[in-house]
Amino acid sequence: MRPVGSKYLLEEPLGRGATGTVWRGQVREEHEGGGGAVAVKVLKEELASDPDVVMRFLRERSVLLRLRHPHIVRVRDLVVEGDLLALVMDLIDGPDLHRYLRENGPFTPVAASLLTAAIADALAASHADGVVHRDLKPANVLLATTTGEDGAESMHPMLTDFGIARLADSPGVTRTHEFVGTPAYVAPESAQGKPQTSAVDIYGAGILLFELLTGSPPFRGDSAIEVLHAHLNDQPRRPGNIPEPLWTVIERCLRKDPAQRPSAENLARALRVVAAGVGVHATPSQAEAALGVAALLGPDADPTPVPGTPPQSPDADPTQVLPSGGAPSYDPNAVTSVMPNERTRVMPPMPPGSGGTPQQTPQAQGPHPWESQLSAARHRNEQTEVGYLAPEQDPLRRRPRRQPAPPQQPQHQGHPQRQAQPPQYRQGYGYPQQQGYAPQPQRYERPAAPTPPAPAPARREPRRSANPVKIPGLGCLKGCLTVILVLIVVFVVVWYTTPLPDWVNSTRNLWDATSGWAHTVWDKVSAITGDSGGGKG
Ligand SMILES: Nc1ncnc2c1ncn2[C@@H]1O[C@H](COP(=O)(O)OP(=O)(O)OP(=O)(O)O)[C@@H](O)[C@H]1O
Repeated sequence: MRPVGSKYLLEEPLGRGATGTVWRGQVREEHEGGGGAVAVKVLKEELASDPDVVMRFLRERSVLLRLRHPHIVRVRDLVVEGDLLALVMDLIDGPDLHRYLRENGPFTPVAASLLTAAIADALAASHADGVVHRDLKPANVLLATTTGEDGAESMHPMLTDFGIARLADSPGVTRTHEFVGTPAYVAPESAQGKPQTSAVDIYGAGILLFELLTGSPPFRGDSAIEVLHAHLNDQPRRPGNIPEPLWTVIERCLRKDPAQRPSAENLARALRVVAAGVGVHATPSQAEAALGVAALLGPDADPTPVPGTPPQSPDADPTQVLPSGGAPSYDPNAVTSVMPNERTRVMPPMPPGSGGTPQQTPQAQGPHPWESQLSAARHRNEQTEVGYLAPEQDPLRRRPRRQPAPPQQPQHQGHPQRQAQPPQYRQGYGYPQQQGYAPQPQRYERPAAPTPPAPAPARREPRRSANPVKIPGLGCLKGCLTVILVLIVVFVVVWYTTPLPDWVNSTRNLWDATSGWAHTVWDKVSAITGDSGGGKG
């Protein structure tokens, strides 16, 4: 067994995530609670060796330790020892929701509503304490299995990994190593690198609820970029098995504009009203209350800001945020014209009516990791010059560094109607369930520095053609004339600088003599042939 700090011993690894490995451990005998079981999350070396993360770790120690709620996994201790950072938590005996969903299939609407309501309770408590989770997803919900006095088993959802996203979101880590986040659950404002509030957790709860009901999250794609584009631009489609009141809740949580999402407290309340109204035992008044659930889901008037990101001014009209420096030709209807500055303009515009108007000035600490990825993807689409984006600059060509995904379980395909129901949520519900599959979350390694792609090399001026009208054979004629001119010059030079004229004169004499001789011969031949010809005739 490996010691961690002076107080704990690590027994065996329980699982590995993007930020570290979780071990089953125990408290050393000589300490209070000795022999007791704990879970120890040992953060990755990259995180532990980042001074910024260590600072946050220490600074947030008190926040994480004081976070107590029946649906939050309690952090007992934080260990900082040399290069090792570890969180000591209560050990939860049970699977995480991601695994449970994969193995058992989707939940009934009532069970999904009650489970999400418990998570919303945990979020409401943490938001009230100023802590935003920022990485809400089924893998971060553990299902504690307890056996009651009557011997009946019940499951209790416990939210874990509070503050981890915040620890890992250190500028040093996110700019030089890898971005911590899960594309399928990321809120549009996080994808765009905009300031975040507790509304990101509400968005995550909406995605989680959708996944509990259908088996897979609403926005999917072949790559992280595609998923992010879907978060930004697509509206979720209502599957047939989701009752109307529950869809109203999901739709409110998944609003693109964070200012339109409800608070965690109201979400929990609304989900309980829905659970009571859509079950088979619902009274008419409960069913009616469920149908009017929208009234409970007004926008959160006081969202909790995420430290390090400027909060959105409640008075600010989101559509009135102008580019830094002002834009005289501002058009309130043109979504792209209200992008706060050059940096956010690389993001794809949201469709009109999506409510996804950009609102705040972006973080002053440089491009957000997702933004770099999206911008790189856009550049890749636009490029016409080969070699515009070096492979080492292309985040999508890096291999994910996450541990290999566990083998996919084929049982969903074999049991499309199977539904998962934690024991205490067993309530009948008549809606057919669609088969589903929870995709593995992805994490992508980022390039060493989020430098924008190198600018395209300047285009070369095309050479001017000597034959712009393209007359056929003109090039050949030019060549011939040049050769003739050269020959004339050579001839003139040779004529005047060599004894060639004398030789020609002598040659002419020779020619005269030769031609005179030839004439004589010809005359004689003519005379002979003429005579004989006359004789025959
Ligand atoms: N307190 C705990 N008690 C028991 N098991 C735990 C506890 N915390 C985490 N685990 C288990 O350890 C495994 C790894 O957890 P971890 O939180 O690192 O994974 P992850 O959520 O996929 O990754 P990350 O949160 O870093 O994105 C999971 O399978 C989870 O079920």
